[in-house]
Amino acid sequence: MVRGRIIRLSVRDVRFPTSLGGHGSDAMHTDPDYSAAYVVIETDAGDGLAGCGITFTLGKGTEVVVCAVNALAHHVLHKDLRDIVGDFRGFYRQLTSDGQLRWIGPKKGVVHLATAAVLNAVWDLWAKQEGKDPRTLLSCIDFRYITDVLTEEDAYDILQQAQVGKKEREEQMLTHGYPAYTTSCAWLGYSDDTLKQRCAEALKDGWTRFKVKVGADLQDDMRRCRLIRDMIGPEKTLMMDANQRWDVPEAVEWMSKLAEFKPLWIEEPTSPDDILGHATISKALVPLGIGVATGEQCHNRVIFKQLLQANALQFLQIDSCRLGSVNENLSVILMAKKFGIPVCPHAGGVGLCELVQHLIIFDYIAVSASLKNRMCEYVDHLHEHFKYPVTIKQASYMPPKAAGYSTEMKEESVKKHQYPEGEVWKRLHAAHEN
Ligand SMILES: C[C@H](O)[C@@H](O)[C@@H](O)[C@H](O)C(=O)O
Ligand SMILES: [Mg+2]
Repeated sequence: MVRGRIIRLSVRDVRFPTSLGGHGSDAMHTDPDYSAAYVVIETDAGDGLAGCGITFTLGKGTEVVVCAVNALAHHVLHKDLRDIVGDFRGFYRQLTSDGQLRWIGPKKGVVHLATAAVLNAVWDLWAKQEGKDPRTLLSCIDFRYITDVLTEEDAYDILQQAQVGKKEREEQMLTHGYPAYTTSCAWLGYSDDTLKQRCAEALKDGWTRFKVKVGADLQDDMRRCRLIRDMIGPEKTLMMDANQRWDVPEAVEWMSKLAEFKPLWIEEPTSPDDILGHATISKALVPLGIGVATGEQCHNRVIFKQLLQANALQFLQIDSCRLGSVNENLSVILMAKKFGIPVCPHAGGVGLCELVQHLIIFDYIAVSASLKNRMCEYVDHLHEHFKYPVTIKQASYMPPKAAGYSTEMKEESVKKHQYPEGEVWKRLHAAHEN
């Protein structure tokens, strides 16, 4: 039963110095400190349950998102959780249409990341309290701007059709888990030795799908891709990620050089806003057997709609913290199904794996009913800071067992990494001064 009035919302700036080891580095983000704006909401229900929400950021960006969360807080404070989820579509729209804050969005950038953090906390709390049926889920989706491709009735039909075989898929997930790929071997800032060592370890652990960062220097890419392809052999899957580094013609040219390493996809070849550019690249890469993947920096459902309409992507990468929480991710998952495009979520960062596993396992059980060309990203960092970290077995995500959205961090980790007063940052700053 849904219960409680929200009496407190706190948000903290939590940063991990991952840039020190080159972890997470790519052609555009050369020194990422994986960070989160971490939101906790508490109610007066007296049941000891709190809702935890995060959004993923990189270092300094976190302080800006924290400000935006505080600016949104009044929408949530003093509200009954029952009223919020009872009209979640309306509440979502209220938050994303705030008459003053929408000017610095709308539904994109800092304000939308903050919306994700707040709503992820609401979903966590609601999920801890009770389960959901298809009609309830649909009532959370704001269909505004997407009814030309997906209406509420279309979405209902999709969910109804997927009732067939649902039980079997649920059991399959419980036994085998959801297939994953690893990005942890080949960050751009890693030396060849580190790459080799990480790749050997991943192979030993049973990984069969690998992603490599490319895009800064062609000769460098050729060498690194050869190295990794030689190590994994011709049968295993390789993906490449350019993190928006190229112009459109440059992307096609560069990928025709990297085609010999047989990548399944090139991710973010150009600006995430360039829908038609993605379509041009997709078309040009068909003869090379390379698909285009994108989504980790897609602002919202409208951009995803157009990417789908324009045949601009072959793999759709939802992000649990960039889109407006579960509400908006549901609409994108359903649109992808309608267009027959596989969803392969973006994960990694801080907590993205923890959150997105819920969405992708839901996609398989209740929407797509297929694993063809589908897999979820995995990165092996920072899981130890979560109370319910992901479980990976044989390169697959095993379904989470605890109720909620797996968003809760360990208090000790938050305290240590809070910026700038946490012990980790105090030590780093002191070392820097000496
Ligand atoms: C800065 C980050 O690590 C990105 O490089 C990362 O999210 C990446 O694009 C990915 O696909 O995992
Ligand atoms: Mg990427």
